Amino acid sequence: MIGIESKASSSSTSPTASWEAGRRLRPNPRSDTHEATTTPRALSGKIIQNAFLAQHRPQARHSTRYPSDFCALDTRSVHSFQERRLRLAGTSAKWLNTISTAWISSSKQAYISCNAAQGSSDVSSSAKVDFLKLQNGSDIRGVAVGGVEGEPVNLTEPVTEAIASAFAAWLLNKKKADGWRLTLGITTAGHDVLQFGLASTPAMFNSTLTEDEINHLPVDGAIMITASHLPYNRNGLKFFTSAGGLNKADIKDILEHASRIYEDSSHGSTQELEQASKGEVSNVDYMSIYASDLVKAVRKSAGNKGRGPGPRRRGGAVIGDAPARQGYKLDKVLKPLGAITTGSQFLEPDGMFPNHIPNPEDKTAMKAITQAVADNKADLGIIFDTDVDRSAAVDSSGRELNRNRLIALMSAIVLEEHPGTTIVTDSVTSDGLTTFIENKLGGKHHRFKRGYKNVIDEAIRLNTIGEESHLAMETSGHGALKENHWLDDGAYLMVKLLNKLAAARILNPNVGSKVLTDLVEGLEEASVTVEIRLKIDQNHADLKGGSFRDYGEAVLKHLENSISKDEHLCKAPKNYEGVRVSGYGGWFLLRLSLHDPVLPLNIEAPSKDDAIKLGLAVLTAVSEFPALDITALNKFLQQ
Ligand SMILES: O=P(O)(O)OC[C@H]1O[C@H](O)[C@H](O)[C@@H](O)[C@@H]1O
Repeated sequence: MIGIESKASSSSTSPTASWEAGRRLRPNPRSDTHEATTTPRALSGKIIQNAFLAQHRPQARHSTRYPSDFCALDTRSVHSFQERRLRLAGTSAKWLNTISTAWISSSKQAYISCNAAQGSSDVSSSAKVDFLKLQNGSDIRGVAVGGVEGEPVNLTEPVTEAIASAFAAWLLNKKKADGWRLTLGITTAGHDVLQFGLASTPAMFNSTLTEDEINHLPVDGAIMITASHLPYNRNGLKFFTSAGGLNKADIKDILEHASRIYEDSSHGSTQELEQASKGEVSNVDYMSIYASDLVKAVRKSAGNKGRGPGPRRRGGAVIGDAPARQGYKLDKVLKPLGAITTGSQFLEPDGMFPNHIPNPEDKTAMKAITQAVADNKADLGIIFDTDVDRSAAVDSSGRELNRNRLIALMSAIVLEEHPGTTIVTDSVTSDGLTTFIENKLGGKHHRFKRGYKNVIDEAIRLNTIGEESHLAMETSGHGALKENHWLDDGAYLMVKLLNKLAAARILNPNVGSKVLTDLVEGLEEASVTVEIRLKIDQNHADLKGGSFRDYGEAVLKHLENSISKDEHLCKAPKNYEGVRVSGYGGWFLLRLSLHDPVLPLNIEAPSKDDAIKLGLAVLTAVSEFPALDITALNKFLQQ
């Protein structure tokens, strides 16, 4: 059996989506049912899904009008806030129309897709908003639901409308500048906005590549509405064109433009919004297209023979217990592949995350899927974050395949296909991983910065300067392959694993997930692995009015100086962010968080004693900075 867990839960993801690593989508007759009965079953086994079942509803649903309205834009909330669905969905409709308006005023020169829902609502606002504060690297993130102390709502409906308009304007400008081909929409006066409903982040990107005339695909731009694994009160937006995700500079442009639009509309210049009702919005079941393509991709990899790679080790074809709701059509992908999915769990999306944090880095989340694999005697468990760009797996023996281990596994697969290639990773990867990639697999490990966009961009850059790279991965479970357009797609990684299993089963029908585990044989792992996050109090007098970034840099500089005087410690010769130091058989890295006023400290060591020695070296240096909250570090050292 092949057991898989998907961890679709909170926001905008679906287990279906998670399987949709299908790239280069083609026009699709949608003959899934037919395929299910007549085409080979590439995977025979058990697939365990793990989403976030709404076992119980938290008592205190926050009912601030704005937040709940906006929340409808996030598919995780569509399900978790059932009682407000109508009102919520209205936000999306208005918002979508805002985008449409931009197209209309520009002679419908582009199509856009998004994963919002639709309904009716009438919320407006003219409150002052600092749009640039909504930037989160190459995404937009904000607070969409009130009720959390110290976290006022800043991602309101009017703010989102302004951002949507700004994206539309940005896209049209880009089309002009790049001389993009005009879309079908110009000649057919077709729909302006395609609405996909529950969808995954990678699927939204794929909609810019899918060739499907009937469904007006590809779109010119796509917007994913999700806050990924962030707490329930957050929401966010990710933007795509066929060139990939927008970068930081693009997002800044859009937010600046959105700020102006917002200001104008607050002062009565609401022409755009008045025209909005003229925009057309249509629904497309894009996830079915995507699912079907993924099935084909796995089958192709399994040899496309007249039957699957081998008989199941047990049982017959069993459908998982995923509810048949949009985006959660587990059987659309897994059933045709012959997987047994009984035992999948938490398939009902719930933005309150009643079961565990939807993040494959989270210990409780990994424990949940591991338990499900054991309880169901599954061969493999697969788990995703809410928008399916992060993933991890668990083998039949309960061995977690996440973080460094997952990178090692993916590296093994990719290096088989591309011997000697460079694997780009984030900065918190282990020394053991470097040894594994370079000595065991014969590849090159390029440890770069934290942030999925950073590693992807770096891998692309390496290729342009003649250094071949095929994989960019973060310990967070984000990962992108060159063969998949460098799309940040946790689902695609899992498909690569499934393909590996499927291929192995052609040779030996009885083979299980040990095939995967064997691939990471020899990866050295530290006994102690810890991440401690040290907060900077931005209001502390010691910042002297400066930014937390400057303060953090000063802390790092001081640490660097103090390390150089310690004979037990040695600064990493090559390092791209923060201060990375080896010593006592392990290492530590102190760096500035990508987005927060935080200095994350990662320590890996062969023993607790060694980890404490490394931690003490950091403590000595950082305790001279009173705005830094070192409570968590002290707690670790005193354990
Ligand atoms: O720098 P940190 O606060 O640890 O956050 C780092 C993380 O930030 C975001 O979530 C990015 O999407 C991730 O790619 C990155 O790993």
